Amino acid sequence: MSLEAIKYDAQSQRLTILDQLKLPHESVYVEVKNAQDGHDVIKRMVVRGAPAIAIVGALAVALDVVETAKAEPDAEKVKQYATERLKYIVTSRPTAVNLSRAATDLLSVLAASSAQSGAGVANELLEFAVKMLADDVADNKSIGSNGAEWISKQTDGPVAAVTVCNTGSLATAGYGTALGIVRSLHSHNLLKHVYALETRPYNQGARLTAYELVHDKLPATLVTDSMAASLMARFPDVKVAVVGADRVAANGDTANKIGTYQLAVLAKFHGVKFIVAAPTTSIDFEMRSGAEIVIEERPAEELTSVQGVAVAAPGIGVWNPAFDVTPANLIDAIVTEKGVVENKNGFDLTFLK
Ligand SMILES: CSC[C@H]1O[C@H](OP(=O)(O)O)[C@H](O)[C@@H]1O
Repeated sequence: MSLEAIKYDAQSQRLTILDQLKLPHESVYVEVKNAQDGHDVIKRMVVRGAPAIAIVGALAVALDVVETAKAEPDAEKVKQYATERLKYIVTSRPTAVNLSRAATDLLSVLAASSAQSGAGVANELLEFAVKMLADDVADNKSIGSNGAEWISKQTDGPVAAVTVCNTGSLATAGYGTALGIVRSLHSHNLLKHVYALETRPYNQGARLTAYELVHDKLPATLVTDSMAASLMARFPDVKVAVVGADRVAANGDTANKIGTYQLAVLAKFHGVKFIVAAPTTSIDFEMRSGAEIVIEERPAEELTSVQGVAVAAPGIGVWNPAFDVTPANLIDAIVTEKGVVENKNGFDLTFLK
């Protein structure tokens, strides 16, 4: 049974999410009833991961509108309410494109709706949001197999891989993107070992990826972010670095968890293949390059303390960007559910539209 970050019960129309702030010590699900709840759990990173926050955001708004439509029969008034809630939910976190793309798609559902009642409009939104949840798992398994196949053609036999942040079942609806590739390598006996960077300051690697790897009984080792260079220097079996994405610009520049850029520089220096894994919903075809990507800055406390315990000198200044941008020239391949795009003097992502 794989880990489920998001649970939606169609019978009761109840959405619950695994509280990732409590992992790995406690496995607690919390209910998300409306857009306000959705905004809160995304902003506080109770749920996180580009695909996961898009799905939770979409479901939260849809359920909010379903509830509102119980007291509002007028379709146009419900459409206006839904539009306002969608504009609100996208303000929760700015860097990942998935949530804003989902909101745009739901606005298109509203514009195309010919429903004559508020409930009819609401149900169309809910149907779209529920399909996102189901589609994501299938997309991730395609990413996993596409990535494992590409890696197997680049290397001679099983490899060791390094990854950063969490890109598994806890960042998606299930299976994962970059961690999906790791799972696929393992299922095809192509994984010697996986090294997970702890990913300071939120520790997605230590708290979440390690939790998934232990749960799945994969051969894995946790290392600090500062060990990445020595890891590549000391362990020649490390042939690939597989990372996720929050937003891939049209030229292939990729925003991902802070620390990804330096991993890419190290990979280039050490001749390690650097692979970005992402569903096509993470590609922003309207954004020409990574220079335009807004990088979220998180509260200083997330860096100066660990689970409430201060680890830094009081009064010290803090810079806490949640993401960085890896330039396309450091990326060997971008793996999606539709296929793998290799860097051939740059990326042509147009076939992924
Ligand atoms: C499946 S990719 C998830 C992506 O999101 C993570 O960021 P955060 O934990 O802050 O939501 C990280 O950048 C991952 O690569």
